[in-house]
Amino acid sequence: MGNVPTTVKHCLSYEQLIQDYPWLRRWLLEEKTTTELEYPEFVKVVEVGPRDGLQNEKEIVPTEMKIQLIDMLSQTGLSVIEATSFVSSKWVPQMADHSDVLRGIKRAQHVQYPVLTPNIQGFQAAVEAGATEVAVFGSASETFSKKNINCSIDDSMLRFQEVVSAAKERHIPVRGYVSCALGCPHEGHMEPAKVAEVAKRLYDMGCCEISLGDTIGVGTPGTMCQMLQTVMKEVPTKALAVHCHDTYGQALPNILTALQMGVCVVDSAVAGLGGCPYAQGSSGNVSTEDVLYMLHGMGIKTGVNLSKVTEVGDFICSTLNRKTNSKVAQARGGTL
Ligand SMILES: CC(C)(COP(=O)([O-])OP(=O)([O-])OC[C@H]1O[C@@H](n2cnc3c(N)ncnc32)[C@H](O)[C@@H]1OP(=O)([O-])[O-])[C@@H](O)C(=O)NCCC(=O)NCCSC(=O)C[C@@](C)(O)CC(=O)[O-]
Repeated sequence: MGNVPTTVKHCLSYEQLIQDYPWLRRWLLEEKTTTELEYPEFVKVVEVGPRDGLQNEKEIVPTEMKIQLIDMLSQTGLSVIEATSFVSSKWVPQMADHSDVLRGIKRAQHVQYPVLTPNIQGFQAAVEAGATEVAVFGSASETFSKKNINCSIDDSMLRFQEVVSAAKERHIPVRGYVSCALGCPHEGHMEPAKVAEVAKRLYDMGCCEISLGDTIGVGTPGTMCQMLQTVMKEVPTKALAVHCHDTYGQALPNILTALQMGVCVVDSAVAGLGGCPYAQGSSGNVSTEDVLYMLHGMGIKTGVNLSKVTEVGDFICSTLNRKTNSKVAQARGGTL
């Protein structure tokens, strides 16, 4: 009951108070929305730097560097590191060494290393290389689906169903991505209902986690809230993750909005690397360093060591000869 004087609290019951003083009811409700917001105690951070971060790099990053990046990330406390993708090397040449990367890394016991598998061919190759967790990636936008994976949304669902069924037989968990959840580079505005429909199809077919991607980073807390409200009617909140790109500088506020709505899985990339090769204008993922700084500052646990992640960011930025996109790393004097 906030600032209501103690004497008043003692004299009147809550029900009596709000009955006698309608203005107080309004005030109490408003106060709750501004000062008693609930956040998760623990947030799982899904590191997508080695895959989403590197896939758009023009110069081929040597396989050993990718392995070193993942091995360093494995020592930071992260529990999920998306390692690579089993896609066509004609489409994404940077990921052509997927099998070597997956075979080359030193797996830490507590870490999962999911890989992207767009179809059964990719799934089989991934399993052969030792994958124990995979992800399929669909889109809320018909045009983006065709440009990204060369098929319609309906056809993509058939392909994903094949992957999910094969994965189920091997007890391999499958994550499902929904790209363009807050906007499409080709179709513009995305109806939340369409995002919810694709998310539900992935969840119903057996994907254990649905990651909602703001592929081109155009969302705001307003559109994030609307989209999540609609998706949450179809998919349980505990199965949702948010995947924000920072093109318009909205990634952190968008993540904060998702946390307020109960989402407790957040995707990010060390040093804010990244961008989708089939989403022109998309900038990097939100940086893991900035997400950790915000979460830890709010008292939310992640199990991840921010200083160690910043060191990994320094490593990959000097390897790629580039400036970090992480504000936190910049403030701490990381690679410039
Ligand atoms: C999906 C395909 C493969 C379809 O590609 P396609 O050309 O339609 O496939 P196809 O079945 O007609 O086969 C054509 C050729 O591809 C080969 N092929 C077929 N499948 C595979 C495979 N799995 N791995 C390797 N090779 C494959 C197949 O063997 C054949 O080889 P050829 O006979 O010509 O030598 C293609 O469109 C592709 O690779 N797309 C990749 C798209 C991609 O990686 N995009 C980036 C990731 S998504 C993303 O970044 C968004 C996300 C997830 O981060 C969330 C967000 O931010 O929104």
